[in-house]
Amino acid sequence: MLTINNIDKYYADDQALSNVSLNIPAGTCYGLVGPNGAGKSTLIKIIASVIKDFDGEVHFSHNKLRIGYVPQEIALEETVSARDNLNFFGKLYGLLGTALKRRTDEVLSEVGLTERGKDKVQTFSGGMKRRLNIGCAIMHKPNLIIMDEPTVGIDPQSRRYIFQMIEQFKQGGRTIIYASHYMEEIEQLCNEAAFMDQGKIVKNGSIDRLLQKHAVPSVYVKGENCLPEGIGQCGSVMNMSGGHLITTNDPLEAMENILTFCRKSNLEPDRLELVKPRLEDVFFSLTGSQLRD
Ligand SMILES: Nc1ncnc2c1ncn2[C@@H]1O[C@H](COP(=O)(O)OP(=O)(O)OP(=O)(O)O)[C@@H](O)[C@H]1O
Repeated sequence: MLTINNIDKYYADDQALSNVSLNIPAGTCYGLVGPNGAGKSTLIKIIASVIKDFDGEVHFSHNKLRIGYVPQEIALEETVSARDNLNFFGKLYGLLGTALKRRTDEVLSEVGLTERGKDKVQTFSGGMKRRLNIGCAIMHKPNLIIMDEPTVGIDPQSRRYIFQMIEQFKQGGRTIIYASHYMEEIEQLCNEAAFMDQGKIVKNGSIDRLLQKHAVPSVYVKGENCLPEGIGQCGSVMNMSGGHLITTNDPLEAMENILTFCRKSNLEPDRLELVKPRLEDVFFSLTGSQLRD
């Protein structure tokens, strides 16, 4: 669907992107993840042709490409209704008359705002505005939907609603590029991702593979005296929430050691569980950094 080759982007003398190359296959939900200032929005604006002055190339392989761009900043006219906002974007994409009305009704329903269609946007909650912001970007039924932090500052219900919308987009075979600094969102929604940090792609690939290759699982045990003395041989041990986290390449061995020890000592742990690695762990193991603000 999309190939990006060797992109460099400067704002005056400051380099925002450095030698960024990516391949985004059709039908994937592709995450761009990284801390504030990593360069996600800049890359997204380049893909959406909002930024045109950059070095490198962006090549689309789809012959009937329709891009829907959901900007990070809400791009709505607050003094008019939701319906008027959708109509405006629909007309920009060439919709008129009954086709425009039909599509506006469909999109109002898709974003869960049918009942509020005639109300002014300035009366909407943050989550409703975010949903309408997405609605404006899908009036022309795009096959590539680019979303820049679409869940910033919203309530859990709207966030869940947006996730359901994205699942629908995926089922419809659309390609999605989803930028966020919330790694758990990327992990939940996307099948591939690129980690960005300080204008560079640190690592990219399938999420399952990134997790398998770069994150180490852990075992968490909580309970008085439940930690065998020799457990340090299995991996590194850290105090956590009143218990211990053992980060190890062989979590089953660590669990077995703890269980055997507890049985022999007639102890019962309050908690003993396998902690699956998270995308956040992969990012930290690759960048060796905490999230920068
Ligand atoms: N219009 C601009 N003028 C000057 N510098 C900019 C501009 N837009 C972004 N930058 C800088 O470029 C770098 C990358 O910013 P960008 O917004 O692309 O990152 P991001 O990963 O999307 O971060 P955020 O999550 O905060 O939006 C940052 O150092 C930022 O300050």
